[in-house]
Amino acid sequence: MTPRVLISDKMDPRAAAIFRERGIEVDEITGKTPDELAAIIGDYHGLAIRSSTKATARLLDHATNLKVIGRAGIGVDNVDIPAATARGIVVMNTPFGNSITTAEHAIALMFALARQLPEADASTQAGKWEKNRFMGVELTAKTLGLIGAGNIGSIVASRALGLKMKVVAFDPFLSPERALELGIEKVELDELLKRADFITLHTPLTDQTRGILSREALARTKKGVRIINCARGGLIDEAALKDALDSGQVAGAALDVFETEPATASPLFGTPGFISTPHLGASTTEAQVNVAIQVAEQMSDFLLLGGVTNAINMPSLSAEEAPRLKPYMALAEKLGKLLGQVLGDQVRGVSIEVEGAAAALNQKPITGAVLAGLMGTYSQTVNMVNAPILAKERGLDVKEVRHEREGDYHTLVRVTASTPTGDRCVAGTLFGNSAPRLVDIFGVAVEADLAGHMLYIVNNDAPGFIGSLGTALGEAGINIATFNLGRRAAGGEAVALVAVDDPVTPEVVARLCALEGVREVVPLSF
Ligand SMILES: NC(=O)c1ccc[n+]([C@@H]2O[C@H](COP(=O)([O-])OP(=O)(O)OC[C@H]3O[C@@H](n4cnc5c(N)ncnc54)[C@H](O)[C@@H]3O)[C@@H](O)[C@H]2O)c1
Ligand SMILES: O=C(O)CC[C@@H](O)C(=O)O
Repeated sequence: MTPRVLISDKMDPRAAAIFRERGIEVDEITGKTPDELAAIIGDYHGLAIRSSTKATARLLDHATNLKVIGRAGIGVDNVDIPAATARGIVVMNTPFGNSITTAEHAIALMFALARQLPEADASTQAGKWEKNRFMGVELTAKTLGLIGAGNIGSIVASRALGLKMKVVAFDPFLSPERALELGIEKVELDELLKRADFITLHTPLTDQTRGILSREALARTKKGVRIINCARGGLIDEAALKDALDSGQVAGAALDVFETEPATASPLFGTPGFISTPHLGASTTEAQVNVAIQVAEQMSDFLLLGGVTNAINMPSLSAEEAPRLKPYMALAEKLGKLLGQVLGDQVRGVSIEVEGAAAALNQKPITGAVLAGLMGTYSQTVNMVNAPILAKERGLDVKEVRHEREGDYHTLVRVTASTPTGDRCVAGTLFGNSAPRLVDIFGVAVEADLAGHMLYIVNNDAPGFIGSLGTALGEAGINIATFNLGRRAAGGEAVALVAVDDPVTPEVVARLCALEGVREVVPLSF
């Protein structure tokens, strides 16, 4: 059967041309409401999008034939990845096609802020010739504070260094070696806020980065700072930014992205010193050609040949190895995700050991899956394919060890993370050669399925704890699906892995942390 692809956002015509050349039927239907899209999505095997289409769980419920979603761009926050994965839909992005363009937009906005270009243009074209009103600042010798020094952030850094700026960066996952290579200084957030004349944001929107420029953070900035956001809305508290512009704490701010998009109204509009663009970071001919060609080639390869490139939720694999390796990769990714969520930026290196039956397999995809799971907790551009390169770039020390002998389990994958406070190890096996199970978490034996929403809880082993935990979750309206317990020794440190039906909010986590004997609570999602 001929595959059919729907292009539902405005995309360079080369994408449609490639699909047609490769024998795929393609429709370009843009500007549809979610209901209109839901009514037609069932006819398609592929969906090619930019940022306007929201691939929600509701839309995907109607996508009965959909096999692949291709994002012509980087951020996949408009795609419900767990929902796509649950429905067996591969989600691909084009991680590098628009990075230079977006970095250039950030630099353009920095110049626009420094010289008040939009206001000066409007005033001049209104016939005012207000030469004395617009006094700018030079960029040379100023300090640029980068929040996020990944793909785009590092390009911004190189351009800023060319402008003779000093660049400091806050990025917990930036290695000292990479910082040295980029010619920038790695600092803590507070230090950056104190020193930067300009701040530019280049992180994904995650639980850790949401509101990273909060009211409190803005209050700690150098007076007269200028701020640029070409990453994601939600990184800055927009109401606090408005107040900081009004008070003069912030001299200028340029936003390409907003908490709610399209941003057709905002208290920031009209504020002196405020500049905005309508999510144009990736909008150049070059970038749009790059991402359109790349997404169409990747989707065609997948639909016609089964080739997988730049998938967010699936490893790259040859047809022969796939069936045997897939359950191991699912296990490995879960172990990596578990370590990433519990240890965050503490992980300096990982050792991946395969034992028993697992030792007979190609270890690379297993390693890729561990790294993708680990780094996927803080980067949207990481996938099975690029994870080993990114790990190297970030100075993450990766070791692979193979033990042919069998231990307690006929097959085992063990991942040990090295952190400044010591090694932390998790291990898992496959039940029935297909179902991943966690069997060891930080030295405590458990037997748990890592799936959906979970809580990792460390507490003092004492009577009554399970009851108070169950009551606290019940009061928060959270249903417990499964409960796994383990402990080092009676009366010592105990670990609970609790699967719950709904995500656990930070407020509920705070309530659990306050329970007697609780040492740590980390919400997990798989
Ligand atoms: N405006 C646009 O049109 C446009 C275009 C392209 C990309 N983007 C967005 O730009 C952002 C960056 O893209 P990228 O390709 O550079 O991604 P990337 O994954 O290469 O880099 C993100 C960086 O953020 C860092 N980071 C993660 N958590 C952090 C934290 N808590 N504090 C500080 N740093 C943290 C990561 O270590 C990484 O270095 C993404 O959100 C992407 O969606 C926007
Ligand atoms: O497609 C766009 O215009 C925006 C893309 C950008 O937000 C991205 O994350 O790649």
